[in-house]
Amino acid sequence: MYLQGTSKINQLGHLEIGGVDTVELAKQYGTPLYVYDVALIRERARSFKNTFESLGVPYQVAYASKAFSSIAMVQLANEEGLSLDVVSGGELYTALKAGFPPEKIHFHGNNKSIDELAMALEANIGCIVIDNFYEIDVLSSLCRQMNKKVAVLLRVTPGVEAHTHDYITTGQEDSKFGFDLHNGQIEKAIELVKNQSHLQLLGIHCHIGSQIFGTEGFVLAAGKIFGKISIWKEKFQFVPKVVNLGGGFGIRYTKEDDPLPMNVYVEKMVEVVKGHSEKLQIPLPEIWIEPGRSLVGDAGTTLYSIGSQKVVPNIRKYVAVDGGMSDNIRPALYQAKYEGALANRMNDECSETVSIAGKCCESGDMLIWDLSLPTVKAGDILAVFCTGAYGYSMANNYNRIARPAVVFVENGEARLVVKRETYEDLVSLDLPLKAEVGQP
Ligand SMILES: Cc1ncc(COP(=O)(O)O)c(C=O)c1O
Ligand SMILES: N[C@@H](CCCC[NH3+])C(=O)O
Repeated sequence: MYLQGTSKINQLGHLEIGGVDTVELAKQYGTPLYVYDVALIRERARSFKNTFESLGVPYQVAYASKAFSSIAMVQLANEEGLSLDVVSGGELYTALKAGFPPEKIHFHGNNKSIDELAMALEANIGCIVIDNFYEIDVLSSLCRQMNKKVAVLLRVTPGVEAHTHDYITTGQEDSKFGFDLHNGQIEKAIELVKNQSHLQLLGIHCHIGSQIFGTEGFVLAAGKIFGKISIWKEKFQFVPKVVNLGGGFGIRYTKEDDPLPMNVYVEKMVEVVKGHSEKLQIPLPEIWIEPGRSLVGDAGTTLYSIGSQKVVPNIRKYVAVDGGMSDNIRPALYQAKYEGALANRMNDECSETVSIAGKCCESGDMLIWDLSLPTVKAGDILAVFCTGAYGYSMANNYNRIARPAVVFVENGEARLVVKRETYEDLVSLDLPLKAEVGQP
């Protein structure tokens, strides 16, 4: 077992995170419970920023809030001096509600609605990452109606296949995202945007995928973008002031994963962007990145209570927990792998191999196959590591299971930052079939 950040085993043999005993957290807040190691999030944020600072280049590190969006999380990103990437009215609303500086918000998405774009313009956010021709139309007419100007990036699909799960690659040509870089689409988009006085074309964005371990994909993508700049300069007098190379930096979920330290990605990107800019004799653009998973992924741990068990003789033992695909859909969706341990018996010898099942009505609701644990009994607390990204944010109410609470821990203190959903919350939007007497 590999403990990250401030996680350690305390004198009671319990898992401790941020100086707080997780067994006590489970007692106090109930399970399932998402626990975030705040110091580790800060460390990750600083590591990205310090690398850019030490290289002395203009940059922005935007936290991709789709990985985990909540008011406290957005405030933490702000405390650490990050910018923010949002992809929906809901994420934008959360950011504004959290008091995040609008000028540091970047709005993404392949089908932003008119209302969402109007909300972004109303809030005077920093920039909109335009994804397609329809959006150019909608945004420019909204800007005219609202008498607003806005900075924009154009998202391109550079035709780079990142080596990751098919559903989480985004940079390949056959993708729903962005303007194709090679078939003339991006040139048409540049021309259209340049002709709109309400849109200020800042630069180019690309994002090649997620959970990527090497730097090659980023180098290739940057190369393809810079390969077009002399044409754009000559045809449209357009030289990007910003090149956003997206997020996607891989993290360690299990011992099979061997991620690069985050500074390596940044150093490579800076080297490549500098090299291309010098060759083209253009001013060095600002380099923007937008990590999600690599900021919050390994800082999150989910605590579950163990309940029932089922032995299938000569095949396996299923051990069920009080959550599952409702709080972590990644194993079911991407065959994602996780590690886990008994938080209340961290020093006990592993004596059996079990498979961790969720409680949803789906055979595919399995969190971990073949996990070595001490002999498990009902009431034990299972900690599943590295659930900080795309766990809570992809949680759902399948089977009308209430979403867990979220707790931040730091320096020996725990703070509830998202309340557990109640049954009442679950029915709060429902309306009866028939109006009750006296009601409309
Ligand atoms: C446009 C964009 N930016 C940033 C991210 C964040 O990716 P990750 O969480 O892998 O860093 C994503 C998700 O893949 C994305 O689609
Ligand atoms: N949600 C995905 C990654 C896609 C992120 C957004 N483009 C995951 O859990 O790995």
